[in-house]
Amino acid sequence: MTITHPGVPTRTGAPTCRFVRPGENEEERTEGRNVLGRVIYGHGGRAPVLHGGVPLVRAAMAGEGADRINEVWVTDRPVRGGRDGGLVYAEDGEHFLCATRIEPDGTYRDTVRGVYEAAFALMWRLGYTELLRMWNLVGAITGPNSEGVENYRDFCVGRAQAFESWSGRIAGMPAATGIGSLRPGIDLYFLACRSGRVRHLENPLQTPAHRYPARYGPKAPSFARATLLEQDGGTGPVLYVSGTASILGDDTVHPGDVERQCAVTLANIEALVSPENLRRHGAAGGFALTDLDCVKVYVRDAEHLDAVRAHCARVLGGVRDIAFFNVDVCRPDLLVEMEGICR
Ligand SMILES: C=C(O[C@@H]1C=C(C(=O)O)C=C[C@H]1O)C(=O)O
Repeated sequence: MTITHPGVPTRTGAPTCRFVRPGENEEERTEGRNVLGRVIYGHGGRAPVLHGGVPLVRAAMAGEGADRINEVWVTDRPVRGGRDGGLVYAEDGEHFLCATRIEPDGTYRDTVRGVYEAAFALMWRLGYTELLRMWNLVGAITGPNSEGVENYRDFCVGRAQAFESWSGRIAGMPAATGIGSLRPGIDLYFLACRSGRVRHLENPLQTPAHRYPARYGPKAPSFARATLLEQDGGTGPVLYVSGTASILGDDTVHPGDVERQCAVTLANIEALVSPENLRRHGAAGGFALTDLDCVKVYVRDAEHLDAVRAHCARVLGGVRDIAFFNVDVCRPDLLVEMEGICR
């Protein structure tokens, strides 16, 4: 549990988000804060645009029985938006949100590498040198590309090459999500910030993803299990938790058993956000599962949606913003994946 000091303004507070559902009022839900960008987890699968001067991502994530949300990213500082080629972005002087879409074209790796490198160049040029959190929503994630290689593995190659070529400048890989979406193509969006406030965390129960053995693909996935962002103004840090699944070490555990996969996933997150793990990484504070907010839960099979909703309600209880999607996970034997933000 972090200690917060009520009444202290959080003017350089970390970007956080609110899930605005159809029929809800965005102004009310975001308490009139400035919008850094919006991500519609809906029926889209179209290139992001600047809408009201800030990025609007339109991802195809909402199938039947799933939620449809507008994930609205907010900040307390004035926001300025822009476009650079296929990238749309917004910045507030401390934080940067950027989005793009990669259309399917046989294979992904070269395009992914090029798009990641263009995005890194833009953030670098604008002075945002540390990655905070990335989302990759990948159509047919476990399906084959035109060469018969799994799309996720193909994507991981391009992403790893981009990180390799920027390794002298970008210090560490951030928290991320790589998850299925319902239309071909990849929707990519990410947050970055000025330097000096970020720490990337691993999970003692899991092999770091960037060290997964080659049987999971020619290039290991480039992400950390979580990213911690220190805030100014007396408030505690914010922890962005990566997409987390039923993996111990590097093995999928409990294939075919959605309840057990939920339990392992939540236990993984609990260990990751715990005070012991933060201490292991040289950081003070720490969190419990009940500190999670902005939780997104990805369920591979529609028939498991009710069971997963019930499991999360039991364990996470009072979380205000939680949404469930029926999409593929990055390994065919993973039935469920969860992510969130602790603050
Ligand atoms: C579930 C896992 O990986 C998923 C894939 C990720 C990626 O490739 O960016 C990040 C987190 C998860 O969404 C895992 O390897 O534990």
